[in-house]
Amino acid sequence: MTILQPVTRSGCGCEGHDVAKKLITIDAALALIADRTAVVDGAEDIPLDRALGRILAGPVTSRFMSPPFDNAAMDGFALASAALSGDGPWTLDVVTRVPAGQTSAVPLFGLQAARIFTGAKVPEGADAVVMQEDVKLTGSTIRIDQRPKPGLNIRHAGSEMGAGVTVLDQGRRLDARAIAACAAAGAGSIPARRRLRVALLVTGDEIRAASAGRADAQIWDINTPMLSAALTQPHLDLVAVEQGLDSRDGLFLQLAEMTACADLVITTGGISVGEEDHVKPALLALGGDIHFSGVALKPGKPVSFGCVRGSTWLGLPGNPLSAFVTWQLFGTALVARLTGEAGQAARRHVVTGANISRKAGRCELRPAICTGFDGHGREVVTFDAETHSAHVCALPDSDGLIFLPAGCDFLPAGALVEFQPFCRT
Ligand SMILES: Nc1nc2c(c(=O)[nH]1)N[C@H]1C(S)=C(S)[C@@H](COP(=O)(O)OP(=O)(O)OC[C@H]3O[C@@H](n4cnc5c(N)ncnc54)[C@H](O)[C@@H]3O)O[C@H]1N2
Ligand code: MOO
Repeated sequence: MTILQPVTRSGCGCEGHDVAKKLITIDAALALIADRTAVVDGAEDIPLDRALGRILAGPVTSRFMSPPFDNAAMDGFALASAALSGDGPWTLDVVTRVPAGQTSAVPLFGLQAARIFTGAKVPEGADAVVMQEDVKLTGSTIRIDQRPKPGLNIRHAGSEMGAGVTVLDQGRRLDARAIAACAAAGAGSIPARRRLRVALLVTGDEIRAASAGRADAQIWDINTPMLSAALTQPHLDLVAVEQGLDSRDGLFLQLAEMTACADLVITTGGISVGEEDHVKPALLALGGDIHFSGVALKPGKPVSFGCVRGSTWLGLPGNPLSAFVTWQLFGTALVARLTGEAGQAARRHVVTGANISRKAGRCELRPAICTGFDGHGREVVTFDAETHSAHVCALPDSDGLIFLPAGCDFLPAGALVEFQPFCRT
């Protein structure tokens, strides 16, 4: 077996590179997000049939044993194995019939058997179920040739879980698998964190919805549909989606309204260094604090994070791929932090399927497709020859982002790089 090359350290490599003064590293930005935020208060009990996608505010424990009683794993005949003396074959009287959901009216004694069906409660006195294919039925008697072992084809009470056992820990996002475990534990409802209220403000005088007309020098708005889709999740309450005007006073009013109704305000655009970039001045005028502005990555360098009037603020760049990449990297981590979701997507290592030549400088996050495995069992990815911060058409086929280290201008095919899979939404 070939062992993967050892990875001595994680991260984008910016730490060792001469990054521009104001820019911080990806991992430093993630650490600031973790440090400056806390889980929002509030929990509610949700019926299990409405719990999909919600985050557990407390553990789910089993109310009873599962299964709650000994039951048949096969259609066949229940009997007491100890009653079969000597060598077979043995003939037994079938004295009762037990379908699933019913309790046998009579216990079994001696050479008595019960017709039983999968899932039915094993009658008192029986300790084995012989499947019907191994039985010769004649009238109301059966003949069996092989001695069944005690416990044969019986699913014992509590064999999956005892009563009071923790089946899911707090912080778990409920998917179909987790909901299956809740149902097995007898949980009719679960404690869920309250939905995080999110407001989205997409800036840019030049953007127009694809449903509307577009004048010369205007472009289709990609960020609103893209991020609205990303934010349409059961544990989030998208309270406002607005287009912002490129004016400080207009943004001031919009941001003021949004901070009044949202735990998290996400903006796109208007955070770079130009005269038309009014988001940060508006935020500061509202008394906000900016914890970081500018991360040494490409695309997405101007991404910013702070707080304003009790709300958390995430400023994504206007370029759509930059907005998507920074949403994946920082937005999902921030939302997980605020909603108390545990177990975020971990980065793993993959190998590059082609040479990469690029300009060294910032750590680059490039959309990549997992294509399979090489001869050593390592996952291989392919990608476009370059990343363009305005181009999103490679996203639908991509599985995640590869991290190309900051100082590196050439990577040969087969190089080991970090990879972060995209979140489901
Ligand atoms: N002098 C400098 N200029 C720029 C720098 C810099 O460091 N110095 N950084 C560049 C980088 S990198 C980025 S990224 C952008 C980010 O700027 P903003 O976040 O302020 O975004 P905008 O200027 O508002 O827009 C950038 C770009 O994206 C288009 N856009 C905006 N919103 C949307 C949308 N909803 N749908 C589709 N496209 C959108 C917009 O038209 C611009 O082309 O700044 C660089 N400049
Ligand atoms: O950092 Mo920008 O997102 O490269 O275009």
